[in-house]
Amino acid sequence: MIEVEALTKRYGSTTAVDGLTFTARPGTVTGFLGPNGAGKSTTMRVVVGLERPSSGSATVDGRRFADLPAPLHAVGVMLDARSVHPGRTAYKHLLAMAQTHGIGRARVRDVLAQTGLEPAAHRRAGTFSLGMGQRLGIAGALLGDPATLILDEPVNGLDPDGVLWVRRLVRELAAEGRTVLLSSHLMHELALCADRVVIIGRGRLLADASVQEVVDRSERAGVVRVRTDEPEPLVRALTAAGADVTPQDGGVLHVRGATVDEVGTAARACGVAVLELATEQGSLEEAYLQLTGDAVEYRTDVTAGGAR
Ligand SMILES: Nc1ncnc2c1ncn2[C@@H]1O[C@H](COP(=O)(O)OP(=O)(O)OP(=O)(O)O)[C@@H](O)[C@H]1O
Repeated sequence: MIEVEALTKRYGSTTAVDGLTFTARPGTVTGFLGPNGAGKSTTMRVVVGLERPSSGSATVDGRRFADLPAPLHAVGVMLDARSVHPGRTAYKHLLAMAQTHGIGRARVRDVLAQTGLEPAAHRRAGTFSLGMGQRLGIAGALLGDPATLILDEPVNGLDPDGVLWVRRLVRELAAEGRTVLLSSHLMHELALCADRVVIIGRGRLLADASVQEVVDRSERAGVVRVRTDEPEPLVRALTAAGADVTPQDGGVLHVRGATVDEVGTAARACGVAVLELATEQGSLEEAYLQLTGDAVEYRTDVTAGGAR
């Protein structure tokens, strides 16, 4: 379990993390999200003892990282998959890590197999593709069979097969009762593999909730979309019934404050043909963009296609 409590980290005049509190629990994949510069890496670096907090605390299983008797067994970490000596083979890299923690060769072979790196075990890490480097980083995190895993952008650079593999792996690790904290900018992927999400912006907590709760906060969630050949009578009927109706192009209406059944029944009552009728689903990406709108460091205005 990871507990971050009123954590603040300053670098000179920059406040990278600002009074952040959240818990990543066992048996759960917690997605850690935020725009560039939000303070995710800094938080993770404090958790694993690479930075000291300016105030507040971060603990793993109730202890500061520095006080853990066997850190590699308590928490497996992949913060930067490129931090491997390029001249070392995958096997030698993992063996060196293992030997400093009294871990045997058999476990090195296990994690090479688990991460699909067996065929490349004796190749120098410097020759690895981005995806293979990610797998090696994950192998290192798994080496101590830890109860907690912290993975920074684990799917970065992986092909679709690799992305699927990470998704299954983190689900399995959580199903075994482990705590998994992972950051990613790939919202669709996080929506598929995380149970909860912690979203931060400018070092502060913006949301700490289940994926579904966050998705439900997106503006589109729960809106009824109806397309009809004659929108005007339906707009009048729904408005009179107290619904909030926003006409769109092509005879489409977005209706808030009425159910699909109520909209369908109202359409029949005013004799218009319903060509489409559904409740809109929100998405994690949409909810994330709405939550972090004020917290992005750099924004590119995309006008083509109307996207923001
Ligand atoms: N060693 C450092 N010295 C000074 N400022 C730092 C240092 N490390 C991070 N920062 C600043 O702290 C803020 C948070 O950075 P951090 O890398 O934690 O964000 P992040 O959420 O991980 O971003 P990204 O998604 O781009 O990786 C940024 O403004 C960054 O410039």
